[in-house]
Amino acid sequence: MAEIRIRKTNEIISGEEKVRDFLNKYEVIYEHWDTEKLPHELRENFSLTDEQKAAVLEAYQSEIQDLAARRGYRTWDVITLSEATPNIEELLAKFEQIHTHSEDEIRAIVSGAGTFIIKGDEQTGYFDVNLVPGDLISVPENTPHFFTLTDERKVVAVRLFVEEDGWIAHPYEDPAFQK
Ligand SMILES: CSCCC(=O)/C(O)=C/O
Ligand SMILES: [Fe+2]
Ligand code: NI
Repeated sequence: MAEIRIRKTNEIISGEEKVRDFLNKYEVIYEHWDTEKLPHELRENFSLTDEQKAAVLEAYQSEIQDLAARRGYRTWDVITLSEATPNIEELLAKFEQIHTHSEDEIRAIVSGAGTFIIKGDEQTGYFDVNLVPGDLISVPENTPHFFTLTDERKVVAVRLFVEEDGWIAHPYEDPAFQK
């Protein structure tokens, strides 16, 4: 289950309802996918072939279609990040910079773990959303955020986009950001 850490205060928010209520204040949706729907050979597999990525999307086809109908997503993909990813450092360097997207996007973790760090309001500042398999959040349009891996350095995620062009990031310089 997802857990939140508010960076300024180190406050931890856990429990499905509390996490959902907190995130909803920032127009971030928090939902849950059934991890049992993923075929066994695709679980905790961090070097998926294109066919296996297609099978991940197939496993969650009804959830994806439901989100597309509710919220207008038009394209989706599967991303794997691990030591087996040839350009892992290059990708992480991009994901770990504060950026925005000019559309709302979905991230659903299917294997491994990852953290989205999202900018809340002035008072709350940045908060970490630690995600494990089955956790799904949205990243709202024009909301500063970045992504990093946990110490295990491996994740598989399904991403849903409104734009046909997929992942496009706009760098966001934030003098108020403190690590
Ligand atoms: C685990 S999803 C990969 C990172 C990404 O798509 C993103 O937008 C980071 O901010
Ligand atoms: Fe992003
Ligand atoms: Ni749940």
